[in-house]
Amino acid sequence: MDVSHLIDRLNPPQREAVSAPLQSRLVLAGAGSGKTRVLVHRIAWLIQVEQISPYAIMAVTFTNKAAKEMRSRIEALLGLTPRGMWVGTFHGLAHRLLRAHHREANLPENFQILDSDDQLRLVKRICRELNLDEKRWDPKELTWFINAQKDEGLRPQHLDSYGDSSWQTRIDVYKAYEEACQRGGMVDFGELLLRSHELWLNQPVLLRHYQQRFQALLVDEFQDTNKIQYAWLRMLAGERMPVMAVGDDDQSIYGWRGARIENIQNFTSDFPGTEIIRLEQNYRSTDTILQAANALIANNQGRMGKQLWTDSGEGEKIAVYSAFNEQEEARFIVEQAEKWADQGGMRQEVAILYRSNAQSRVLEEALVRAGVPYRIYGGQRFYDRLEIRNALAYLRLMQNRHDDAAMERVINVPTRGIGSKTLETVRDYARQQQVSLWQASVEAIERRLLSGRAAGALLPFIELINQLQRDSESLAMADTIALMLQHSGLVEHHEKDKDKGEARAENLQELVNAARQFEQSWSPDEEDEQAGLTDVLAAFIDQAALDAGDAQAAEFSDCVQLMTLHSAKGLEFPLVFMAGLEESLFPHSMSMEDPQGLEEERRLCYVGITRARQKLFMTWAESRRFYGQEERRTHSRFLREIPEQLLEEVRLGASIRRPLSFQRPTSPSFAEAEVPATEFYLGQRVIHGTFGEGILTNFEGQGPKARVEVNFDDVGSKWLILSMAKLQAL
Ligand SMILES: Nc1ncnc2c1ncn2[C@@H]1O[C@H](COP(=O)(O)OP(=O)(O)OP(=O)(O)O)[C@@H](O)[C@H]1O
Ligand SMILES: [Mg+2]
Repeated sequence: MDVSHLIDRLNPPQREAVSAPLQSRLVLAGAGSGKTRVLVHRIAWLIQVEQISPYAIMAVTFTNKAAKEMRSRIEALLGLTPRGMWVGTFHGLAHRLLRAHHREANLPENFQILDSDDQLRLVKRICRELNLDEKRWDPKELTWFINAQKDEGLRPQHLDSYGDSSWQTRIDVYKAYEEACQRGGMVDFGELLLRSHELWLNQPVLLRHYQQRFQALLVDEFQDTNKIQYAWLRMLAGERMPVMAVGDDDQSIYGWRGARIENIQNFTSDFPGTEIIRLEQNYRSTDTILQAANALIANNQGRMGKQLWTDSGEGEKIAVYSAFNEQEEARFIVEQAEKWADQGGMRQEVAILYRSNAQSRVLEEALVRAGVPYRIYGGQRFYDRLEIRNALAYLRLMQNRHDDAAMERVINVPTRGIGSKTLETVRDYARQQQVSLWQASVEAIERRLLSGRAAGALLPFIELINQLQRDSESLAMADTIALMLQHSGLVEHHEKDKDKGEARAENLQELVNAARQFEQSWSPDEEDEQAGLTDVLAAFIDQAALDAGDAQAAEFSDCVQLMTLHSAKGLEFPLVFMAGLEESLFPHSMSMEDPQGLEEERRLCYVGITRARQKLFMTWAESRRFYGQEERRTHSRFLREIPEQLLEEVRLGASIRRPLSFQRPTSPSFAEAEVPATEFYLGQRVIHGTFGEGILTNFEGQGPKARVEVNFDDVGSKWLILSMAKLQAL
């Protein structure tokens, strides 16, 4: 049989890995050196040359998408579908095992998976049952504690408080949590692995079955395995199963979730006979991009050390763009992305990467405005996110009490003790009387159809919405939203989310920013003289819904890809933008002070840079709105760690020197005659008699009322009336 196609497009060390004898191998190599490619070819080799049935192969990937991709690549190499192969994430594979052996694992057949929301809710309930004061015992922190123990493979009985009472309390909560999960047939993410590990431990026959079934085990992104995942691998592999793990210590970016780089160091001793294979040629990026990545990561201590080279040519310099604010940053990125498409590139070849989810909103809006289709990978679109939908539901209800969907959505979010029985009564009443849920609630209370306790839980909600509407009558929309967030308890509610709490809270603050911008740019129909708050709000809500819908429709067409740096792991794109390279955003303020945290941020930056094949843009904004406040920013230290000769600073080029003409597109043409296009343009440096030098960042209005916003070097941002300000262009 001719198997040359399995190895002829590989370099010698890659070939060595693919065609290695059936023993364990550790492929330790930098980004873009073909690790994932080696795994794919190895699996095809095992099937075709070693004649191992696909049924006897297990491959672990980091995401479900990567699993799908791996399957289709193997299929392409083999020319047939490898049936029976187990390819998936650790969680996916463990879940599969538990479903198959729920009885042996002591779980009901229909066991449920708890997501992080459910998990926190359960921990809270337990705190109440144990009479723990939530102020002292933060349920969020307790949830973290439980998950961290599970990631380490520890049950409550493995923990010892050594007489420390606060430690003992945590252990007690963990224990009660476990019992509640067991009673309810519920399994959280950490439990999937821990439980399936114990399943094998307690059922040697079952373990032996799987050890005999699988003849090869392959693991991608090995640097990000945690302790229980590693133990799981070791147990399954036993003494004989050959394991091929591929990884890069420089790309370990999940330490905050318990991933352990030490697993790489331990691998060779735990899997006897393992040889290490190093790959040093990078096939992904230009030499410039690679050198930048190498120089950056050299700032980390205690690396295993690898040198990467490429023969793909020098390539273009890395473009660094300093925007004056996040809006301008987004505009610049969209323009450059469109330029790529205009020059014949595909939109899906373009990735926009950012550190924090909240950054996507401004980018998304710029894309929508420019009519550029996009999709968010590994995360939800801004207006689709749970917390944003909840916030919008409150706003909808304030607008229209009879919006039942909105009412259903938030009546008990945050939980206010409205039980399912109360809700049923209200729903029944609404059905019978043909009224909205809102109306039904009000009437059910008035007619005393509810118990005192139920009414006592429902009434404050009704009052909250009424009060919010009254209070908002004199407020701008953004302030209304801020008020709603404050009084509804939505921020605190979402903040408690285990993994995403911080991101969710940031997103809610972003909504306030979005509303403020929307308001500033919103112009009601001419005939609608009395356009008040409700109209802006209605327009804003519609816009949000449209944004979400639009983006969805574009999902399968040629789209620009947006994602966080974390979810970009393993992927590659011809054109990459890394946005928000600013101190305290990236590196993130949470990790900046701690040397280990900082190194993990740097690895994340290394991951970002090495996603780019041909061209990389790194952008930052001199000023950014944070929690509704304009903040001055400084560029990220990571930019300074890249040798200057690899960078080129993009100045505001001709394409973005848009002269300001101070007219609204809808206004009649006499405005043009009245106000000739001025010499000013966005991004221009100007000087003012009193405030000194600054950058022109925004404008609005027309004629004598035209105003400009200037971000002054010394006194910060100010709005000035253009005709009075006597600005001079510099
Ligand atoms: N020998 C080779 N010849 C040609 N192209 C190659 C070769 N090896 C790898 N490539 C290509 O280089 C790119 C990077 O490969 P791959 O994604 O497997 O790298 P990786 O080491 O897994 O990267 P990461 O660390 O980012 O996960 C891919 O486009 C792959 O097809
Ligand atoms: Mg890879």
